[in-house]
Amino acid sequence: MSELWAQLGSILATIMFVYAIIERFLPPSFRDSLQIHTQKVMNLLYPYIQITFHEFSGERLKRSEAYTFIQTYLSENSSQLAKRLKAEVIKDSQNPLVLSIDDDEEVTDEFQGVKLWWAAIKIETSSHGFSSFSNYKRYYKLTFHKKHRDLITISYIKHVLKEGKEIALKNRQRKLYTNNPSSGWYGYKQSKWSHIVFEHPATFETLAMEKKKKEEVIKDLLKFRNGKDYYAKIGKAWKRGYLLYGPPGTGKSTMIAAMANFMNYDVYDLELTAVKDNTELRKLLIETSSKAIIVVEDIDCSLDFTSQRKINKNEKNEEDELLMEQKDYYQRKKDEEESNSKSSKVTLSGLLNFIDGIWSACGGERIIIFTTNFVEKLDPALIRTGRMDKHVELSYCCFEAFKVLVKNYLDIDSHDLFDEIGDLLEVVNMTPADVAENLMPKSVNEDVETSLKNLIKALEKKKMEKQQEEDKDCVETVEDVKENGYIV
Ligand SMILES: Nc1ncnc2c1ncn2[C@@H]1O[C@H](COP(=O)(O)OP(=O)(O)OP(=O)(O)O)[C@@H](O)[C@H]1O
Ligand SMILES: [Mg+2]
Repeated sequence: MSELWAQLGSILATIMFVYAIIERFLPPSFRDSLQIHTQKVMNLLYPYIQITFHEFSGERLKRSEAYTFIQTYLSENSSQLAKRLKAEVIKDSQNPLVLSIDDDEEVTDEFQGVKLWWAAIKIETSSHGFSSFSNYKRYYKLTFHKKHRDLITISYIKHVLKEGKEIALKNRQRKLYTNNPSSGWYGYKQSKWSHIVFEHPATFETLAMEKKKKEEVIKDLLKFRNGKDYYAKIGKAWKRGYLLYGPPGTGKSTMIAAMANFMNYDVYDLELTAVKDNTELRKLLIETSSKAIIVVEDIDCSLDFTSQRKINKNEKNEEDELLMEQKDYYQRKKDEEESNSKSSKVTLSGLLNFIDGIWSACGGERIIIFTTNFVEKLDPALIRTGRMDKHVELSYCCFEAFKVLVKNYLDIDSHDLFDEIGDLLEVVNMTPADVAENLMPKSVNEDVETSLKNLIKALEKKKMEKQQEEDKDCVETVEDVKENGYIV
């Protein structure tokens, strides 16, 4: 053994000696060609290629997306094989504790039968003289045999980035955004949207509506989600508009939550009354991410906002006239300016541009939903196909919807009282919200039958009220005929 070490020592000494001679006495041109040849020999002896992916890249030292996606991919696929793992608590993630391979650890991966090696590398770079902290650079190093060069560079890396992105999207915590008034858009902590974690539990299973209608919406959403190439082929921006309409309490907002959960999208709840003008509206749109649902609730109220404001102003005018006269000119001017700055000047055309103008194509994979209680009040331009592609009516509770609610609230599929309830629902208009409220047990001791009887009682009461209303109308008609000889 000692002989072997002695031999190794003398070989190393010889190499260093020859290297020193070359450095000192050989001309630079000869040295360069020697280096090239040495590299060639090295390449023959070491048939592997290495690719590095640095954590920070770009001009503004932005964390590289590729690095993040590789980290996610390796955490999911190869972290079981690693002996040393790094634990990180990540904000805005469904699984906040994320395990990834530790620095200077190596794991293997396989792709189409080809073996590759990933190493997480951390190197110390220069430290600041005035600080005791060191700077570190991190990167992932991918090593593979050179005969698989095309497979790895063309297919494997694409596969890793795509899968990493998908896993990151799946694990992320979805958010519910709302727009800030423009006074908060600038300066420190500037942001156009505020957000909280989106945690609405509604799903299509718990949504009470006719089965056929529900399936239609689900199919439509699925087609949209998988339609990236199709939209590109037909030259249309990858977005879809939904109009949900129906009386209050029929599940419009619930359906939006179910859609967001189904699609795994963020929700941007756009409060139009807080948007000053069309330019602001466009700025807000640009700041939304893809994979998002943009919602404008009660669109009829939002669009009428400006005229509504004017009506209120006119009503108030007479009362305030006396007071106003007492105010001096400058004070009045100031008040006027203030009220103007508060009012929204978003116009119908601005909103239409928001939905399908050229700016609306930025980002992609977005759903825009309008809700209203009065579909007939909306401007036809707003809801024409292409803008609002799919109109969904959410209506009063039918028997099918009742069966979903009763399963949600009482966990039963059938009961002797179902027939009676079905008959009543055919003649009485009750919203799913009211049906749900009646089904909800009012105390811990209340059993299924009591809850169902409560609902029957409420339905019968409504039926009676409806009957009385009809009778009253009938009496009025008879009186009109008696009085005028015709129906008014
Ligand atoms: N179709 C439904 N399926 C399941 N639950 C429903 C449904 N409709 C209403 N609900 C229940 O009633 C409540 C109110 O419903 P929701 O807020 O979705 O009504 P809406 O149609 O948006 O009403 P509005 O027009 O007043 O905004 C919900 O929290 C939900 O519990
Ligand atoms: Mg609602």
